[in-house]
Amino acid sequence: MTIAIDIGNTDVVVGFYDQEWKHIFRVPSNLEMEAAEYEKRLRVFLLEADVPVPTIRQVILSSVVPDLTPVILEVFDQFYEGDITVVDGELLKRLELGSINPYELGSDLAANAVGAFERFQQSVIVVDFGTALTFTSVNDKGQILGVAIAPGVRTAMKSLSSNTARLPEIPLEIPSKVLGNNTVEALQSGIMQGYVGLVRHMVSQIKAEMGGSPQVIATGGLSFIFKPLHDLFDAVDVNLTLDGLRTMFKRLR
Ligand SMILES: Nc1ncnc2c1ncn2[C@@H]1O[C@H](COP(=O)(O)OP(=O)(O)O)[C@@H](O)[C@H]1O
Ligand SMILES: CC(C)(COP(=O)(O)O)[C@@H](O)C(=O)NCCC(=O)O
Ligand SMILES: [K+]
Repeated sequence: MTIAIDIGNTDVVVGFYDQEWKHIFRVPSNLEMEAAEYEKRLRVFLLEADVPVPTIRQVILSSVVPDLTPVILEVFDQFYEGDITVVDGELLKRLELGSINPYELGSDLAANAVGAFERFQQSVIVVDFGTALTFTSVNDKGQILGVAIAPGVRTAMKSLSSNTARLPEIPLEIPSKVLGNNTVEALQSGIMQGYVGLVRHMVSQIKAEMGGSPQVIATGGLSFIFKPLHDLFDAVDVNLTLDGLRTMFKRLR
């Protein structure tokens, strides 16, 4: 069994792979939480999912939260005696992903690029709806052409609420009309319909800059909220980052 770990700014996602993703464990990225607490939650998850502590052959980890990396590494040291492959700048350099700076690029974005290229074998744009909303563009050789980073929709909503006296946090639902008749509707209009426009505009501009006919794939925990955008995507796959990590591991061997 292969384990792929994606430490994001909102959630730590752990995938257990054996021919397919058998189990996905999702837990909040919380810097206050200690390794013992993460381990406890993981053990409860394995117990509830009725998984015996798996026979692990390899573990690959991506983190965009440096302070959480040692905590999660400590957890998996309990389950696994071998070396854990951490996707760092050196490793990204070896993958030769184009003219991006491997020491600066988020390893989750690199995994998205690798996963998407492996899947389509042609140029592709990955739209990742996480804490950040990211667009990663890959050419027909699998090299990253460029990245765009915007606030994720939940991040934008929370930030607006915490920077104002009278704007609450709202459910992330897309209203059918843009003319809101109360504060919640007004916010849902501006934020949710606004993001639909943001994504359409970015994908169209990126396509124009790239040329050719790239595939477009969406991922990230919040991708399923944006149903009205799904005509824009050739695929929606929340496991894309985990897939990319697995592919990276195979390529590095
Ligand atoms: N089962 C689920 N699958 C996918 N996303 C989920 C699921 N449950 C919750 N989410 C949402 O996904 C968001 C986190 O998205 P994610 O892409 O993991 O962000 P990040 O990579 O920045 O940590 C959270 O706001 C959470 O509400
Ligand atoms: C852009 C990100 C914040 C996305 O993180 P996420 O939304 O998955 O938590 C992360 O990939 C990151 O910190 N990147 C470093 C900057 C860069 O990629 O150029
Ligand atoms: K992510």
